[in-house]
Amino acid sequence: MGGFSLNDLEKIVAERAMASPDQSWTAKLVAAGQTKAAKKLGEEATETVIAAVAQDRKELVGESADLLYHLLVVLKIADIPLQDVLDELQRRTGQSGLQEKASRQPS
Ligand SMILES: N=c1c2ncn([C@@H]3O[C@H](COP(=O)(O)OP(=O)(O)OP(=O)(O)O)[C@@H](O)[C@H]3O)c2ncn1[C@@H]1O[C@H](COP(=O)(O)O)[C@@H](O)[C@H]1O
Repeated sequence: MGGFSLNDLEKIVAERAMASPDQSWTAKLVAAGQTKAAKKLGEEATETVIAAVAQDRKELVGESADLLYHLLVVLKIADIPLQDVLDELQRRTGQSGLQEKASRQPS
């Protein structure tokens, strides 16, 4: 089961976005628009949190997959390539999260 990446899933999402909403959940979400897609993303995030707190490994894997898929749909609707997110993560690799937090203005 190796070799499958988020880049591969991003391509599938882009292809399925053009399918008929009757035949594709991706196309259905894209047709419904960002408010609906983002709401779905929020639901999946909540379900992922619940699985993590419950220490349910199987649920956490499943909900994490739902979460990442729905994030890719939201990025697609926003016309943001996954690469932009990966570039931002790469940019952050030089600095620890704690350093970054300390460098921010106190709120
Ligand atoms: N990875 C996913 C994926 N993960 C979750 N889902 C769908 O997301 C939907 C919402 O998930 P929920 O767990 O909330 O299900 P639900 O409770 O029935 O949702 P509601 O109807 O109540 O809103 C379900 O229909 C899931 O099938 C996904 N749908 C598609 N993909 C990928 O996208 C590809 C194309 O799918 P289609 O666009 O449907 O052709 C698939 O082959 C997969 O690779």
